[in-house]
Amino acid sequence: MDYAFHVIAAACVFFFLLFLAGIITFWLFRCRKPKITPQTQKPVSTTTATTTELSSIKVVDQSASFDPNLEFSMTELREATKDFSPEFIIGGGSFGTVYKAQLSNGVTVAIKRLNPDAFKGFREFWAEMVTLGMLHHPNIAKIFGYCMSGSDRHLIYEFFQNGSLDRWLHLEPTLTLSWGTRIQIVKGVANGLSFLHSLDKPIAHQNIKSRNVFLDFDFQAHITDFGLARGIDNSTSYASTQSADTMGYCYMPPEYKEGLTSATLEADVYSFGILMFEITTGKRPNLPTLLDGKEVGIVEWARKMLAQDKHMQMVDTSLRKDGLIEAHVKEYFEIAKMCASEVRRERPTMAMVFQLLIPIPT
Ligand SMILES: Nc1ncnc2c1ncn2[C@@H]1O[C@H](COP(=O)(O)OP(=O)(O)OP(=O)(O)O)[C@@H](O)[C@H]1O
Repeated sequence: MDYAFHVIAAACVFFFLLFLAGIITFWLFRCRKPKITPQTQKPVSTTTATTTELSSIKVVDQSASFDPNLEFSMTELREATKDFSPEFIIGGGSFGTVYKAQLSNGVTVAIKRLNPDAFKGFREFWAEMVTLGMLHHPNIAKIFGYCMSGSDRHLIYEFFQNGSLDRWLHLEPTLTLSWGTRIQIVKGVANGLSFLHSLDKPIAHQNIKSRNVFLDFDFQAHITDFGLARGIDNSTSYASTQSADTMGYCYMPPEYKEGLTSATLEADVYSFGILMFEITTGKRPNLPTLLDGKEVGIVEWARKMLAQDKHMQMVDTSLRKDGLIEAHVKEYFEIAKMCASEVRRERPTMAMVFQLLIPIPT
């Protein structure tokens, strides 16, 4: 009897302790796991939010500024663009329409209005927010803030007077860039990428191409479009079909075409190598070139031309060649070739590339 009483008492104590441990574990777990909501993700300096009840639909207007000197609201954006009138449109991409507007304080901005129904747009939106809002570098496009109204989302960027690099290289034949300006742009992109890759938590841009490089009034390069940017310190990966879709197939390294799906810094280096060839040869990387009667891609063409010491013939035909120093041209293309190596591990780091580029004068 006495023995049975002890067994029952021990069992009661045991189950009580088990119950207590369960409750403690449950609370600890709840406290540690952050709620992922826009509010907790915003790396912002100022935010405002207003809520309007429209019959049964709740519309939340939310805006945030990463610049302490600027404040936004949907009302201000609507006023600045005459309610997003077409006359303010300066371009469009896969994620929405871009408007040029002047804010009430006189600052000119580019407003990217994301397609409301694009699921990918929302992911892009937060990727750009979280990444760009935190970064400050002269070669990384500045994002001033964002405005949201219900499913309407707008990113507010620094406006770049000279538009995108691909405009200067391919879209408007009357526009040309000198050799020196091209080198300055290459150095700027290398510097920006080197900065991203050297962060405590390195960031792989994943979408380096001439459309994603913008030029300011002074032709300094600014890297933009961080929609696919990824930290590489975790196991984040994405489907290769998605990267093929958005990264620009011709800038994509061979390992991605062979099925690799994780974000890597070496992939950015490869894309940068293609960009280097594109900038000084004026060739579109997505179009084949005729070499010895055969159509080849830009990398194969460049390798064969360099093997035959034909680096001067690689330079954009629209460029004046007088004053160009052959040794610099050769050095430049050799760096591009290293970056565009088929073998991932043979590519230099962006920090090394930037150092190698420094002696080439602009
Ligand atoms: N900050 C900016 N300053 C000046 N012009 C801009 C700016 N942002 C975008 N534009 C203009 O809007 C166009 C579209 O830009 P956006 O970034 O939306 O698309 P994209 O990068 O060209 O295409 P995708 O997003 O499909 O890769 C650009 O080509 C450029 O003409």
